[in-house]
Amino acid sequence: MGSEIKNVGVIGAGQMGCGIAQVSAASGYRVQLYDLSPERIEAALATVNGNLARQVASGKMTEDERKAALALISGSADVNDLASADLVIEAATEDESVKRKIYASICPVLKPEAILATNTSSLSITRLASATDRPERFMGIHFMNPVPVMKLVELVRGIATDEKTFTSAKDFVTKLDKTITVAEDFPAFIVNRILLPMINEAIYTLYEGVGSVDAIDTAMKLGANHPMGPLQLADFIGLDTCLSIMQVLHDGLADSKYRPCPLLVKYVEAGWLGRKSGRGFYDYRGPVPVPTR
Ligand SMILES: CC(=O)CC(=O)SCCNC(=O)CCNC(=O)[C@H](O)C(C)(C)COP(=O)(O)OP(=O)(O)OC[C@H]1O[C@@H](n2cnc3c(N)ncnc32)[C@H](O)[C@@H]1OP(=O)(O)O
Ligand SMILES: NC(=O)C1=CN([C@@H]2O[C@H](COP(=O)(O)OP(=O)(O)OC[C@H]3O[C@@H](n4cnc5c(N)ncnc54)[C@H](OP(=O)(O)O)[C@@H]3O)[C@@H](O)[C@H]2O)C=CC1
Repeated sequence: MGSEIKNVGVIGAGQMGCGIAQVSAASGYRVQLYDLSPERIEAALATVNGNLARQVASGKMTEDERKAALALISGSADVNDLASADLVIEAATEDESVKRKIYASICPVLKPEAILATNTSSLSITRLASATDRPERFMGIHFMNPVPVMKLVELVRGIATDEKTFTSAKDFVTKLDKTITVAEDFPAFIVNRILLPMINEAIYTLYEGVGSVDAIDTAMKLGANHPMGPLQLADFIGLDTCLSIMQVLHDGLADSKYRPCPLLVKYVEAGWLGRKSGRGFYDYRGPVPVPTR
């Protein structure tokens, strides 16, 4: 038997935090969305509102359900507002030092029995757990992007995660109407171990001049039936996140086949992070995305 979850805290009001807050509230959980910046929280709540309105328009939700879901989400830039959470899902930037600082600031505030989960794409759950006061109640709950649409959630135990925590996380994810897959605590787990080297290879294909952005994305959309081309998908995930995942694979598995493409490094150094910064392999600042190479 897992512990009962009613109140969910979400840390980081970026694209993933927004989606996790949305699907949790739509399934009846009370959600506290925490971020450092009140502006970021305001923008996130507007995004959730827009997404729910789209679901009403497409007949997937009634207007009353939309209102009920919205009423369950509050935003806060005060860490003390996480005190009533039964489950906290950290979805902040993919950077171990950022996540460690967050755990140091929230652990003293959380209920002793609260479960702390991370949405990390790649980092060691066991190592992150060791930066908390509750390794037995810590694990990976890895949602896919866009959260409201993607059916899969990877569950990852650290070495110390106890069964009650795992069962509670499994029950919670099942109530969100998502499908679970269990991955062991290896760099980037299952989905990203396979997906990110493919995206990195697409960037090498561009870097070496095998094809243009348009040629590569068209090839994989029409030639392999992928819903998005790999460069479009990289921009969608965020190039900073893609680079962090490749670095974790490269460092963690010590194999040169995971070397991040220098062009990916360059784009991140330029601040061209994809859709979220307005420019990546495509430029999103005009009416339609325009390839940047
Ligand atoms: C990095 C990691 O750690 C792990 C990861 O997440 S890796 C990334 C995994 N994700 C993918 O691979 C996504 C690949 N892309 C796709 O599956 C599709 O392109 C897509 C689902 C994103 C969009 O599909 P599409 O058919 O082109 O778009 P569209 O018809 O506009 O949208 C389909 C539905 O998704 C919804 N949707 C699309 N983008 C959305 C978003 N960003 N947020 C919320 N909902 C979204 C739309 O509202 C629409 O819903 P309705 O049917 O209710 O109208
Ligand atoms: N993008 C994707 O496709 C997926 C990402 N993930 C993982 O989810 C997590 C979030 O990714 P994503 O949503 O894309 O990233 P975003 O960059 O969209 O959002 C990250 C959010 O975290 C905030 N943040 C940074 N530091 C702190 C802090 N100390 N306290 C509170 N909030 C903070 C950022 O604020 P600010 O911008 O002000 O720094 C930003 O709002 C990462 O671990 C990522 O690997 C998992 C699955 C898919």
